[in-house]
Amino acid sequence: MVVLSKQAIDHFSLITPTFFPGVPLIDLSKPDSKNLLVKACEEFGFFKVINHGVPTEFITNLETEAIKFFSSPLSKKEKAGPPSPFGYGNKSIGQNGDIGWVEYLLLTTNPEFNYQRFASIFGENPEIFRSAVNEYVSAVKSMACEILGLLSDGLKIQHRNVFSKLLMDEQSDSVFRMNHYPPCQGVDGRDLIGFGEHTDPQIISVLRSNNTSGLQISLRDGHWISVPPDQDSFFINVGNSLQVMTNGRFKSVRHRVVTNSSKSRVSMIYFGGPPLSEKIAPLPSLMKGEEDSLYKEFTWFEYKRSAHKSRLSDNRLVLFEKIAAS
Ligand SMILES: C=C1C[C@]23C[C@@]1(O)CC[C@H]2[C@@]12CC[C@H](O)[C@@](C)(C(=O)O1)[C@H]2[C@@H]3C(=O)O
Ligand SMILES: O=C(O)CCC(=O)C(=O)O
Ligand SMILES: [Fe+2]
Repeated sequence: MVVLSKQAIDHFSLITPTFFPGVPLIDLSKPDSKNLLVKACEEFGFFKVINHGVPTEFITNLETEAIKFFSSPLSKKEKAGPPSPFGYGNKSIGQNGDIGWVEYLLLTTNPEFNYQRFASIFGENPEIFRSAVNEYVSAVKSMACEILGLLSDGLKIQHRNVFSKLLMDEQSDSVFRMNHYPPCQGVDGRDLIGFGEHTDPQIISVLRSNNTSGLQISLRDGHWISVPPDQDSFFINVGNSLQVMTNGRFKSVRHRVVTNSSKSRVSMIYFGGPPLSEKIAPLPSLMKGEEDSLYKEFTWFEYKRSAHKSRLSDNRLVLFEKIAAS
């Protein structure tokens, strides 16, 4: 286990901004949702949705299992680690020296793989944990696909499944993560970094927490704002791949998590990604007139390989940007 030194604490602590009331809230059952979704992806790369169709029971079941898992002895949790890339991790994030005040479980959305890898650690009855993960992931994936369908409608793309088919593909390389941020006092009135600033590499991320603050996003002008927790909503992030497919019209949002002084935060995030062999490039139908492609084409495998060599806060897209001709 990594212990944070005084030096690391100084480096990873910051003043928490006040709550931002302006996070776009989109009601998926309303007819104008497709246009509001496009606007939110352009302006923030971040929004929250209600009337999402995910049964409350699936959320509660999985949150209960996650809390049980994180409350179990460290020796037991460590049997599911280290994350390589899947498994239990504690304070260390990725392979390149990033640390945060967080423990987590990183899983593929391939149910068979998880079952074999974690059968021994999910208590006497791994089936309960497994079915809670599968039910939740499958409902959240359907919601993500509905949002992607509405986005393609809003963008007036002829094939409304152009984004969602990537998540629906049997080979889709999607990931599911459960994070636990133990309560932490912070230092000198400043909060500690739970999960350092970054953008998500995939197409779309679907996040919720146990009604606990900590999530912050960076606005276009570079200001960080705190996102008020909301039990009734799911929070959605635009990922790097959706930014590329829309030729930069949608922006992937920089975000981070700071620790909460009094309450344990548990979050659950589905990262919807394409198959490894999928070529990611701006969609020709979204290029207006003489508009140039801002990005070189790459496969998701190539992007992931390069992302996994990067530090959390790196801008992973620069390597794939085209240099504008002068
Ligand atoms: C430092 C890292 C952790 C990460 C892989 C990376 O090298 C850079 C991207 C990180 C990230 C951020 C979003 C998701 O939490 C994640 C699972 C992902 O796909 O990219 C993590 C990776 C990780 O924790 O392994
Ligand atoms: O735990 C959270 O709320 C967000 C974590 C996150 O951004 C991530 O795991 O990529
Ligand atoms: Fe993230």
